[in-house]
Amino acid sequence: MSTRPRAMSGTIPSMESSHEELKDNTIIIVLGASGDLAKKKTYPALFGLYKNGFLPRGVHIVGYARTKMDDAEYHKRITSYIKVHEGDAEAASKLEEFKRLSSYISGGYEDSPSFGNLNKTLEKIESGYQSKERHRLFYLALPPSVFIPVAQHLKEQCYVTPDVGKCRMIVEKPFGKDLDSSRVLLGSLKQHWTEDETFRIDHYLGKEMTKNLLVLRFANIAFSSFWDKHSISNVQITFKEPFGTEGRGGYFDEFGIIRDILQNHLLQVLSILTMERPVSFAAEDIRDEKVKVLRCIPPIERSDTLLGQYVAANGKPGYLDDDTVPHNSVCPTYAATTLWIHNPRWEGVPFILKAGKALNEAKVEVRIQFKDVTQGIFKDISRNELVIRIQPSEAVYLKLNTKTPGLHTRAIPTEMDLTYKRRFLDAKIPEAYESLILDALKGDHSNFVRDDELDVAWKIFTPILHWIDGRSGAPPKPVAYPYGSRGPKELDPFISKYGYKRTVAEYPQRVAGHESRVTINAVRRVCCVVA
Ligand SMILES: NC(=O)C1=CN([C@@H]2O[C@H](COP(=O)(O)OP(=O)(O)OC[C@H]3O[C@@H](n4cnc5c(N)ncnc54)[C@H](OP(=O)(O)O)[C@@H]3O)[C@@H](O)[C@H]2O)C=CC1
Ligand SMILES: O=C1O[C@H](COP(=O)(O)O)[C@@H](O)[C@H](O)[C@H]1O
Repeated sequence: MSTRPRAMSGTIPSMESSHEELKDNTIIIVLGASGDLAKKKTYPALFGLYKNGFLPRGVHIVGYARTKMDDAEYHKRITSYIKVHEGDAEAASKLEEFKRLSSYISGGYEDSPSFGNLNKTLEKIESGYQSKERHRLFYLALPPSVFIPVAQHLKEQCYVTPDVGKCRMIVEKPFGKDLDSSRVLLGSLKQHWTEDETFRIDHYLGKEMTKNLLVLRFANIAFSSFWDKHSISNVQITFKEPFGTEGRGGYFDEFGIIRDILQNHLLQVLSILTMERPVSFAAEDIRDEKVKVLRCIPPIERSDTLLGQYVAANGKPGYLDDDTVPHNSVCPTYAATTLWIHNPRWEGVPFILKAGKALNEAKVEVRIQFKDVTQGIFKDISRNELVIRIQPSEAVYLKLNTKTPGLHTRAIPTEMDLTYKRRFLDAKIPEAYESLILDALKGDHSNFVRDDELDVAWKIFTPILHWIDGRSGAPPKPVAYPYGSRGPKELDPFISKYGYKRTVAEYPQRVAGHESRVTINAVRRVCCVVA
């Protein structure tokens, strides 16, 4: 798309409005500070925010976990995934400051006295504040087995009352394993923390392109007029990872790819893609619309499901070769499921959610395929497709037909291309976790999962999950696919069953001075005839 960003851009007032933002006198407490998530995501995100001046003035960060370690070991661990380019003196000095404001205390998750100790540490920091005001943001980077005791102890031992400040709690998935367990978990957490104080992370809601969906859909009249069953044939939302579950087999085998990716990340993307226009950008208005559309989706049918498990290939191990995985496991590492939305906008349009580990590439995208144009003047003309690439290399591109340049009258599929790194040259795309932690500090719930959203998401997936878990007889056996492939060989027939027609654009293109990749004869083969 060739428009240049204008000097004056459109404003989205309520998206930027400030909520009850934690500004001064704030401590961020990371529980599970010794773990993988904290090391790989939470601390790098906190540093990213700190470096760019987005954390509250005078912020302190306190790590808490069972592991005993001194501050030096803690600092080494939490900075191991933080990248500072050589020669970037400013970032290096910010990193030293970041270490100075980060301290660690060890303690258990189930015993109350440990949380008493944590509270003393927090009070000691707060005793240096100039005013009575104090705020605490608790980040639970913990396994779900300890969510409930930790939430309870935090409330009993480490909670500051509203007259002096605010306490907020960020919780990470998994939020249960099915509808019943999710309700039990939510109910237990709600005994101690209100919905307003709770921020349930689905980090796909913090990704730039997921956030862009609202703007793409509702700020472009050109898009809104074709966003329904009259123009759209089918939609695919795809997650592909080029590595397996090595090292996480124990966790993964208990959950499987549907709980890991589809029930949360891909369904969140689907809900924003298909919801009606919210009354405003206020969190509850957006989440009301998401819940409404999700409630129109019935539980997934077994016949609308394809399950796979990767096997050894190309020198890479199969899923079952992992020692932490039971040798006869039928846990799916690949799933494609088709969802149907029974409302006037979407009746009859298949939404195919597909996700897999150990595939041929890393890619997350939404692919909206439009219906055929009326035949007659054209023969075998390609369908339009709108692709929203969430990662890597954020992009929006529209595949459309154009006349081949020259004296012949032929049509050829090509793309209108908004690839971010080419279009927004100096833009820094924030990490999802940076964006979400900042939202929690601001008290903005728009990009967090509300309790009723979670409930309806589990209703859609629970029957199929119980079938896969073997609760209603023998579990289905996933089909094998080789490590590094596109997925099960049954995938393409599965997708075409729902009307997807693949087109390949082969017109010789000159990109950044490179020569064409096919000859004009090849073009003749793929061009359609204009009668
Ligand atoms: N950022 C970007 O990626 C941009 C790309 N483009 C260009 O647009 C053009 C078209 O893009 P696009 O449609 O995304 O590309 P592809 O043709 O690669 O992908 C289209 C669809 O076909 C499927 N597919 C891929 N390989 C096979 C296969 N061997 N057999 C059957 N199905 C297959 C993919 O499924 P699956 O993913 O499940 O394998 C995907 O759903 C390309 O030339 C690309 O370079 C333009 C702008 C930006
Ligand atoms: O939640 C999860 O997401 C990651 C993928 O996240 P991304 O931001 O790298 O796309 C996935 O690897 C993991 O299995 C899952 O638990």
